[in-house]
Amino acid sequence: MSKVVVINHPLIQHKLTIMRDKNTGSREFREMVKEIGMLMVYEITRDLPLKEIEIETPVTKTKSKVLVGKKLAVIPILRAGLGMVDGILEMIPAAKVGHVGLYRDPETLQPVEYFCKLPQDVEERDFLVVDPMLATGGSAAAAIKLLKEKGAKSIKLVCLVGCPEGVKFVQDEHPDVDIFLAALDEKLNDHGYIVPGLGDAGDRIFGTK
Ligand SMILES: O=P(O)(O)OC[C@H]1O[C@H](OP(=O)(O)OP(=O)(O)O)[C@H](O)[C@@H]1O
Ligand SMILES: O=c1cc[nH]c(=O)[nH]1
Ligand SMILES: [Mg+2]
Repeated sequence: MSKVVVINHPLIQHKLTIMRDKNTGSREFREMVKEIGMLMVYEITRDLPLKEIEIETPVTKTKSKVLVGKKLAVIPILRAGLGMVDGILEMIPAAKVGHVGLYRDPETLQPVEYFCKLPQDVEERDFLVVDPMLATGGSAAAAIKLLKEKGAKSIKLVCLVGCPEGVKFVQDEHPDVDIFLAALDEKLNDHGYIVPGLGDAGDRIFGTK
């Protein structure tokens, strides 16, 4: 079974509170999504491999570590996932970015696919699927399924706010995919929204409501 990691660093909790507040406007909401994405990268990339190289400091020759240069790709689930990309790329500038377009049908809550564009060398890359919200888990599970169908072997899911229902659904569908969250909330309501949550992340990022 995959692991579920809640990265509840004080800076992340503070920024998440700003996001949850219904009086926070789109500009600040967007900044918080980006900054939390950036902070979460520290934990998510904890297992990146390193190698030792020889360098010369102003004082002496020494051995020091650098990243091995693993191929990474960030896959935002459109639209809301886009808000997390810039922060993650500031930490991992060499990562490629693919896009999966999914919206959740408001009646059935089922994900509907409308776009998919991935880097070419799918089989060689480690993927971070990113989306602020993990509600029923339908969208995340569908995006992961799509990646696997295209040949992806190594996938992590990174969301800001999740709930037990969404975590369970993704774990059942994809037991090989680790899930990273900034918060694990209480439950889903009858409309499929996370409680207490932060409302519709896409609408709040892009100011569409
Ligand atoms: O876990 P689920 O029940 O599938 O719900 C989560 C999905 O719902 C939201 O997207 P939405 O459909 O609102 O599209 P948007 O990002 O374009 O607003 C959110 O960004 C997730 O992708
Ligand atoms: O609470 C929720 C659930 C799905 N999508 C959102 O943006 N928010
Ligand atoms: Mg939305």
